[in-house]
Amino acid sequence: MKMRNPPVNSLSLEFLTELLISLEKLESDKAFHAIILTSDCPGIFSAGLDLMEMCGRDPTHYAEYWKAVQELWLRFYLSHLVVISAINGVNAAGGCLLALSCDYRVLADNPKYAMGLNETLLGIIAPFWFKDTLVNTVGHRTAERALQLGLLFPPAEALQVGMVDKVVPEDQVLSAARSELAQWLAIPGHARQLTKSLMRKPTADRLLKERDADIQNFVRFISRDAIQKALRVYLEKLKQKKT
Ligand SMILES: CCCCCCCCCCCC/C=C/CC(=O)SCCNC(=O)CCNC(=O)[C@H](O)C(C)(C)COP(=O)(O)OP(=O)(O)OC[C@H]1O[C@@H](n2cnc3c(N)ncnc32)[C@H](O)[C@@H]1OP(=O)(O)O
Repeated sequence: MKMRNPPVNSLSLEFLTELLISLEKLESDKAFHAIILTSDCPGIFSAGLDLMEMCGRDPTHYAEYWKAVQELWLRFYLSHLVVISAINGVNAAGGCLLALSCDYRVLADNPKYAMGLNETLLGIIAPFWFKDTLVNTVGHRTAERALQLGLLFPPAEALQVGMVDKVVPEDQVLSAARSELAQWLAIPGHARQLTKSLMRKPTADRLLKERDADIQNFVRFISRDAIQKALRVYLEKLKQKKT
């Protein structure tokens, strides 16, 4: 699955919906057993959630958007397919969440390709299920530091803290993902799937039990004047970077 939403693969409502539909199609076709998730945007895996979806819109839109974000995470996190990410670019916040929801992560060895949950740098916070997904991957202490400081880890550090499983030269990221896949596909599918569910269901259930409350919290939080101002300032900084 090659993500293509130029220029930065931001996860707009439309793009989230496209990803969801693609995933559902692959999951419902018995011929498919695995996905390699990668990017078609040079140097960028994903810039995360689309800030334009969270800025200057009305509460109904925020609620619709957040429901789609939840849905995509739940579907990827619990997918019965083997999902491996071949991370071939910078990967921020919501994009990092998507990669963390995969079964295995290969990252291209380029110092520009940092990844992490950098929400605090924008003046926002990573929701509890983003946090849980990171804790499940790198452990509590590393997650606590990474989340508070909004750290984006370059490849060597991402490997060292366990945020990714392998770092390879840029031109080998897809072939490394394919080689890894062979090992996962050699395991009897039902045993692997049940084990995945055993490991992940408690985390997903936390959100499933509080889904509506989580949407309401998001809408309240993102609608605050101070948060809207912080997002506008951040977007402005991104634009000014060019001048
Ligand atoms: C007590 C209260 C409890 C409450 C609980 C509720 C909690 C809810 C909290 C809310 C949580 C919300 C979670 C959000 C997670 C996210 O994913 S936020 C997004 C974070 N992403 C980023 O910080 C990345 C930002 N982008 C970049 O750093 C760079 O763009 C890049 C490194 C990815 C690429 O750089 P470069 O190649 O130089 O391109 P640019 O010129 O920067 O960008 C091109 C173009 O794209 C626009 N853009 C970039 N990122 C985004 C984005 N995420 N969304 C929308 N648009 C984006 C950028 O502005 C440029 O636009 P123009 O060409 O200038 O128009």
